[in-house]
Amino acid sequence: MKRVGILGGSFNPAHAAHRHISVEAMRRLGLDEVWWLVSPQNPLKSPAGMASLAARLGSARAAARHPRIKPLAIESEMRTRFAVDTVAALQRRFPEIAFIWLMGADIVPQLHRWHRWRDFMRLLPIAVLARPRYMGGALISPAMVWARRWRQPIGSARRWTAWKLPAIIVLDIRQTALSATAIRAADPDWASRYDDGTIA
Ligand SMILES: Nc1ncnc2c1ncn2[C@@H]1O[C@H](COP(=O)(O)OP(=O)(O)OP(=O)(O)O)[C@@H](O)[C@H]1O
Ligand SMILES: O=C(O)c1ccc[n+]([C@@H]2O[C@H](COP(=O)([O-])O)[C@@H](O)[C@H]2O)c1
Repeated sequence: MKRVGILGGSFNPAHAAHRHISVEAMRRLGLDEVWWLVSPQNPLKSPAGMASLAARLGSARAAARHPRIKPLAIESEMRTRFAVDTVAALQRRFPEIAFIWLMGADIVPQLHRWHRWRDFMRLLPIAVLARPRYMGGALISPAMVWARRWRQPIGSARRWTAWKLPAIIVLDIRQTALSATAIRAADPDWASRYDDGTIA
């Protein structure tokens, strides 16, 4: 079975840390590919300051630079808004693929605010990638506390397709402090370099 990691994100813009965590996840979890799902609009984020999907996808194509990292705008195509619906649709569409959701540690403290988050966690395993300043908060967050009895030991990372769900693993990778927020502050016009209006 093909093994695919899903990194969902705003990618406003994409940057080298996205590539770094994807490469680390591929190595540690034994993934064939990582799909970057460039989200049309994070339901918990304000649309203000969000560049067009075309610009964000363009930045993702430029930042991926890896034959097994695939930037996709598949949520816009499938018209799904919430991760639980996106994953269910992907699993229906690609029954031959085993999926695992990848997220930086900063996402974990908000996970319990996602639409039907417990159902989401019952659909596929989750791998949390370390991020500077966020590890402490992630470990005491409501979703992590709920899921702690299903936390998987690091030694079983490559066997994730056999885990019983829900399942979560924390990958203590080398941390990088890069963020899209910092890039937007330093280069407010970044989107003009990618915004050619195409997502095809
Ligand atoms: N430096 C990083 N270390 C670990 N994970 C990261 C890092 N940057 C982004 N991620 C993860 O990549 C995914 C997509 O992130 P996103 O596109 O929101 O980038 P971001 O840099 O966090 O953006 P922003 O600063 O606008 O919040 C999320 O799971 C996020 O946790
Ligand atoms: O499903 C939800 O309710 C939900 C709420 C907030 C964020 N998400 C997803 O989380 C991923 C990370 O988003 P972001 O904006 O923090 O990069 C992205 O795939 C979003 O669609 C999903």
